[in-house]
Amino acid sequence: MESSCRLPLHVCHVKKTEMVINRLHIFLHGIALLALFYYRITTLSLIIKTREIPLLPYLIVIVSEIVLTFLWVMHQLATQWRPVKRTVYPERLPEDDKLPPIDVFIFTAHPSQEPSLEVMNTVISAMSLDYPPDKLAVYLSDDGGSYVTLYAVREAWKFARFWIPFCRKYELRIRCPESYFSADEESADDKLTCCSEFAADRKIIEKKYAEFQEALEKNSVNANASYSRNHPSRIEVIRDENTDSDPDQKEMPLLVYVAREKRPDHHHHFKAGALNVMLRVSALISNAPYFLVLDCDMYCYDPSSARQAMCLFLDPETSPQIGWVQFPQKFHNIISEHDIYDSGHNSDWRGLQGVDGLRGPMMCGSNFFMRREAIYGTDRIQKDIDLKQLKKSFGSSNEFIRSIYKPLLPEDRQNSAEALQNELQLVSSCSYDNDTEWGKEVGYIYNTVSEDMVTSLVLHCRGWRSAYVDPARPCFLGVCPTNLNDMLVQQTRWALGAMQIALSRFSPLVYGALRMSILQSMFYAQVGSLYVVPVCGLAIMPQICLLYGIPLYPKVSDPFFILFAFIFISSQLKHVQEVISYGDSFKNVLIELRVWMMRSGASYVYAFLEAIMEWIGLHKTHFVLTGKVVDKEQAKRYEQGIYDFQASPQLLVPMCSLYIFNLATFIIGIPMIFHKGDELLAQAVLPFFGIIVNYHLLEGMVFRQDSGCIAPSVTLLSVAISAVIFCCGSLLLLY
Ligand SMILES: O=c1ccn([C@@H]2O[C@H](COP(=O)(O)OP(=O)(O)O[C@H]3O[C@H](CO)[C@@H](O)[C@H](O)[C@H]3O)[C@@H](O)[C@H]2O)c(=O)[nH]1
Ligand SMILES: [Mn+2]
Repeated sequence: MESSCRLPLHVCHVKKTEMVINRLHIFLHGIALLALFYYRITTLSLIIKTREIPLLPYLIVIVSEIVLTFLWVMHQLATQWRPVKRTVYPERLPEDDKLPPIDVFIFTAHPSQEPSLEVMNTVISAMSLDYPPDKLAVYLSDDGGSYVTLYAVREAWKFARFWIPFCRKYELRIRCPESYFSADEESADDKLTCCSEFAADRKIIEKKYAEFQEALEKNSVNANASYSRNHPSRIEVIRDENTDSDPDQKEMPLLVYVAREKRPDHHHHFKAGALNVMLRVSALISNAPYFLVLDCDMYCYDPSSARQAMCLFLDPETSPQIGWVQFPQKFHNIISEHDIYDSGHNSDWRGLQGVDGLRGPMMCGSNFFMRREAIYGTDRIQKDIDLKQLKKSFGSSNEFIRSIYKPLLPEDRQNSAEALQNELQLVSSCSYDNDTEWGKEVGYIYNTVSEDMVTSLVLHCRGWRSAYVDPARPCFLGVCPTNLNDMLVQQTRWALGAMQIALSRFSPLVYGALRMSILQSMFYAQVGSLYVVPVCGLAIMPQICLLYGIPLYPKVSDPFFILFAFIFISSQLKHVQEVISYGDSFKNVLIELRVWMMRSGASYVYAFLEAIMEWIGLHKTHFVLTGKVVDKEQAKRYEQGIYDFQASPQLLVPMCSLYIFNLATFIIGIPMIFHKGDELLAQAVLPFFGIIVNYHLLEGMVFRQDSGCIAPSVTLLSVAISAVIFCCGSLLLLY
């Protein structure tokens, strides 16, 4: 025992081979980029003197290359400099009675867009975590203020009273009921299948689950109508009145339903607003020093996540600095052989492994355990601060301020139920934040749709570290978009969030670089929507110049041609190396590239425009929920690995226009390529590469007849727009 106490709770290994490869690549590719800019500057001055070719297209290409290089530097240095992998040893944790309490916050926003059964599965899976039940409290935040959801939570509680003991008795490895009953027996029950008592118990629980499912289904008929944006707050600790004296109740974690007050004339700050209310409500009820944040569509798969996170929080070496522990988001609805929308976001998770070697990953909205002290910023409060000042920061609730300073003990609960309810109403009211520091310095930061990113940035700046734990058996499994429309909508929101932050006072390279390590701030500066600049520059200008026979790149016989070829090939090969060493197949290289181009040609364009319009005060952004209800036809197409173009024309038109434009310029330009091959080869490679990578768009427009193809009206409109692009682009050749 003595010696096991001294063993570390976690180990962080630096991935040495990858680190060497990455740094070598950064060095060589970096030198090549410097040479490229040397070439550009010298040729630019020549062009200015001789005016041999028009200046403007050349400048546009240079600006595009500058932006691409900027994004490359931000990405490579932040995510490739020091990749690490962590291993945790939960079996070395102290006994259960020494573990700290944990609150779990689950968020739902719409009863019909986020079906109750799925949400309740997340709730039940969280209640079934392998953690002492008296130290676990689960809160469901319902931004829809819906009685359908409230009823469902009550039913979930009743079902959980049977489910949790069943999980404990047989030590189930899957504790989300839906996932358990649909898993193949082997993985769900391990070696229990042959035990007759187990078989009988399983039958009973399966029947109860079917009844539970049926009750929710009946109840969900009016889901849409039950959604409300105008309601007082409602907070209810769920319990079974008849079983209050039941000793089994102690085996159940606390379950609380929270619907914050909502009024039409109030800005509710999306999920960040809901998170801050949850912090305050839970502080008055259970006030655990750590909490777990989960989206409603992200259930707990491996029940040991809380113990795994504690390996970092309780490790005497790392503990005082760790603000949060992030687990990856993995998805149960992905078919990994052909994840054609890159919904797994593996490139992002690879990036987190990298930044974990610096000061740690950002919070990714869901699946992270957080230290309450960090999000309150209590460590920054001066010792002699008075109550008035505290109220200025934390709002008017005395009870809440008291909760900051000491853990809640059972004897503190002398407050009558009525007094508690009044205080809960106060802290969950929509005006509580007014004239306080909530959303500015305290809690989750407002004014962006990416509350997770900006809050992480601020906490990293305050000196907190974070950790990324990615065990072989996923701890959480969720639902991700498996159709083009939802994927692009989600990407637009994320890109918009990053751009809003870049334009705010928390701009990573100003606010961040002054307060944290430069490499870490580079991670936050990867603003995806900036890709619109090189996309517009490099997918339009060189192509127009190709048609007019104007060279923008060195001749094949020029030694600088090799430099451009090297940069192109080296960045592609590096991508291949990253994908393969993460354990993905070669096919993913193509998919990631293709999806990145589609995002650039749709999501990033809109995110860029929306953020700029908001910045100059012409637009107010909304949080568009990611679709979670699956359309059968779309699902079938996804299963077959076929792209579904039943997406909003608004999203399809920009990318189709760019495709048609590139295809047309390449075909029309062929005689020119033959004629001036030496001068124009590099320029012909660009449209050719785009056409090949995005061949599925051509298929969708021309070769497919099924209902998932690109509508002829979209194609026609795109043809017209590509003609306009050509005309406008040609005008630029005048300068
Ligand atoms: O006003 C709101 C809006 C959203 N949500 C909840 O926030 C979660 C995330 O919304 P979802 O539509 O599922 O968006 P995703 O794109 O899947 O979410 C990713 O991106 C978000 C930031 O854009 C993060 O907050 C999420 O954690 C992250 O998983 C869901 O549980 C919603 O119910 C609210 O509670 N209130
Ligand atoms: Mn989601």
